[in-house]
Amino acid sequence: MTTTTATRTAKPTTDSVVSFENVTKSYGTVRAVDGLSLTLHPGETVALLGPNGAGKSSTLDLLLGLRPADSGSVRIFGTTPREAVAAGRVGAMLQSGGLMEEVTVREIVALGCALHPRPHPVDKVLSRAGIDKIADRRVDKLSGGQEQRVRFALATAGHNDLIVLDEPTTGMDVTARQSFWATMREQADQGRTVLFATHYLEEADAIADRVLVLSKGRLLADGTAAEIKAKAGARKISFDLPAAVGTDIEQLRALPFLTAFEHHGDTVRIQSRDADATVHAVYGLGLYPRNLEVAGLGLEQAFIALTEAEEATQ
Ligand SMILES: Nc1ncnc2c1ncn2[C@@H]1O[C@H](COP(=O)(O)OP(=O)(O)OP(=O)(O)O)[C@@H](O)[C@H]1O
Repeated sequence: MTTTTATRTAKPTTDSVVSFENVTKSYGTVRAVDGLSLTLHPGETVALLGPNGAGKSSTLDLLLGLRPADSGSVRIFGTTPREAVAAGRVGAMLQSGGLMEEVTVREIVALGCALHPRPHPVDKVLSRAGIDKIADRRVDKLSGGQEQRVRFALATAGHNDLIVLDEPTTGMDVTARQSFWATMREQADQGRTVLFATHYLEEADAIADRVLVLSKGRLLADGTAAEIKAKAGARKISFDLPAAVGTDIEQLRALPFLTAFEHHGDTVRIQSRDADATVHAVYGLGLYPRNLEVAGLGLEQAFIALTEAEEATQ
């Protein structure tokens, strides 16, 4: 992961790769996707974030035509998802879905290539996924991370214009993750759109040009990682307060604009919706904090702040 947030910007373009218009999907009384509208553009790498049950997998299932929407419209390259998949324009790597057993890695990858309308050479697909050395091993003898690499190979068996990945790096070791994301970056640089759902916020921060935050099937935030961090509003403040006693701590807990408070030994770490006012109030208590630092939230903290604020409004 060599790309940094500071160097990335959203890639504006008018073409639409994926378009969701007011899409809903319920399972019985559970509304998994709730009036979702969004557009993805060529060459974008987009992270889909959200707490458990937010509707990420359901959104990807709708996108791939694996489930029908109850209402609204889902289009890929202006056609239905099924048409786009049948035309070989979409590669997918899903969480579930067992791999065929009793076949070798090479055989299953060769089948994936044979079924693709615009396949890559099998050897290239194997080596790009880092499974060329285990090509003769049976699929049911693979470790979890090796299975993920096989799924990755199947998702990239041919020339796709859109690659959809549901928690793709779960179970992969550090080296596998790095080569996986380097390959995805190459795909995006060649104009392909990459959409991935993940719980690894550091991956979203490092990889994605655009971050979508889902909560309860609705789009809570949509922007670059930097914009999402800014949207969360809060900033983190830390300082040391040597020899702080119980009353000082209780006063600190009651500071204005706090959204989080932690106290370990002499060190106090807080989050505030108005850092200037909070710091001013610390001095107003007659306390003298040392090593005072004020910084923006990381993507993970911003994500927690946004989704918790949404929960609190229910
Ligand atoms: N087949 C199903 N039948 C009934 N309810 C379902 C089904 N699939 C998903 N749900 C429910 O829909 C909601 C959204 O689920 P979904 O799997 O899309 O969320 P997610 O964001 O992918 O979650 P996770 O991060 O845990 O994978 C959840 O409340 C889930 O329990």
